[in-house]
Amino acid sequence: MNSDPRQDLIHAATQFYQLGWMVGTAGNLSAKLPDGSFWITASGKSKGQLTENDFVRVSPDGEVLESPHPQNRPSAETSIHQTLYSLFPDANACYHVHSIEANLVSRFTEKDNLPLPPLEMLKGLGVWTENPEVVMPVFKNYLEVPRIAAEIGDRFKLSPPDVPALLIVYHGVTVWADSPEKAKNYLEIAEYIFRYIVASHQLSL
Ligand SMILES: CSCCC(=O)C(=O)COP(=O)(O)O
Ligand SMILES: [Zn+2]
Repeated sequence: MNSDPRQDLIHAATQFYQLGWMVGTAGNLSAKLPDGSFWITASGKSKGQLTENDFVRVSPDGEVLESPHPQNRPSAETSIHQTLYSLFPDANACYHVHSIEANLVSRFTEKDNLPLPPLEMLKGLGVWTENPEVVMPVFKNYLEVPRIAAEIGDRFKLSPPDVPALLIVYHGVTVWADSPEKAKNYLEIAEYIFRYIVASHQLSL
């Protein structure tokens, strides 16, 4: 992993913007440094046009350590990144986007999880069982983001998720991984699975 991962985050955001997953200011990306602090997109930045100045480096407890612009504020959803880094010490990157498909599938269940089809692609999310029966956790979307983060922490402490990804209803998907490259792969695979679920729904399969 780079000692300064901001270029990785910029490249990922550019790709996700082009895919329509980070339109306008939607979504936030972060990557951890060896000292435990992490660079995260500053709040309200256009995700298709990020530069190295559009980030904030924060400590594991959310204190701002470095800010290229005095006006930069950490992403409004920093508490979710903090929670995931604290729950999963091996995680070094955390990516959150707002695709149409993530929003659609978040409504396809009335429970607090989404059953995933037993696709070969699940191997790309670390699921290697035959005919896997796994679910993606789904959380309510509260205006107070720390409340979402607290529910994530409470639930995952009791029962770790089957896959390194979660959905927030009517909001988007978040993945975490041990490197920015893996987080990008996880997100692409999660989004592929969402497209499959939406297509199956349309075809009544
Ligand atoms: C139009 S996006 C609304 C806020 C949000 O959900 C998001 O992902 C971006 O917030 P940030 O503070 O990270 O810019
Ligand atoms: Zn969001």
